[in-house]
Amino acid sequence: MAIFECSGLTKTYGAKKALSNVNLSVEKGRIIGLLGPNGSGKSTLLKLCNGLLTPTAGTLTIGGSAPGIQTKQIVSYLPEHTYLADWMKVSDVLNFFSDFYKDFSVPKAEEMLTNLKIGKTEQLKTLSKGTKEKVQLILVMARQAQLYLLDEPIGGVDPAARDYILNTIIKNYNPEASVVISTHLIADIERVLDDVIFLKDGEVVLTSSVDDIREEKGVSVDALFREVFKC
Ligand SMILES: Nc1ncnc2c1ncn2[C@@H]1O[C@H](COP(=O)(O)OP(=O)(O)OP(=O)(O)O)[C@@H](O)[C@H]1O
Repeated sequence: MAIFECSGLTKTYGAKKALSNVNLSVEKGRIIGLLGPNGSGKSTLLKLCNGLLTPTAGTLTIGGSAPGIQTKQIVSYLPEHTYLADWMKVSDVLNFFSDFYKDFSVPKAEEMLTNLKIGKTEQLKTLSKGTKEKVQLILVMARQAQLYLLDEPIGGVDPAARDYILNTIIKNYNPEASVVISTHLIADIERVLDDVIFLKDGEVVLTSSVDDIREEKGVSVDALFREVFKC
């Protein structure tokens, strides 16, 4: 059964069409790269999935329901911008998440913090931008969700931490769950992907498994992306 489906999904901001007639189906147990140039509609799609925006036209379901209170319990979302209050300590945000989400695992979050050498007593405002991003991703990945929506999760972090984070994503997630990752860092991330979705000017121009791209086209996802989106 699909964990996420949309049909005829369209979103306009005033006269600007950010997504146009998007039809997608995401199966359980897949890691999917949501790829496209700047302004192609990736964040808009993830915000629609999370109920932060409402569609202009079309339908969208997660686990069979429209985005709402019910779907928030099964979706773990990493937004493109940080939303945590700066005065909080790392331990405060752990408590906050643990109060808010029944599926949040404090030991799992603590293990990831230790591995990335982030102290629980540190205040968010004293952390570097990349470290703050790591904390946010740890919070999102420490939930036992059915669908993880990660909007550019590794953009701000150094290459060594990227590897740890990607390995964490693979290791941590339950095989019944799916992960959608929007990113420009395709070469870094493609080893963990099962499938890709290419978006261009708000339209889906390709959906494929990564194996098919490698076997049938004989190229990497990164190389295919550069070919499809050549400026
Ligand atoms: N609040 C808004 N008001 C008006 N236009 C918007 C708004 N948010 C996004 N857009 C426009 O919608 C289009 C899609 O934007 P979106 O942020 O979804 O793209 P993206 O693929 O995530 O881009 P990037 O890779 O740069 O983050 C862009 O043309 C953008 O300018």
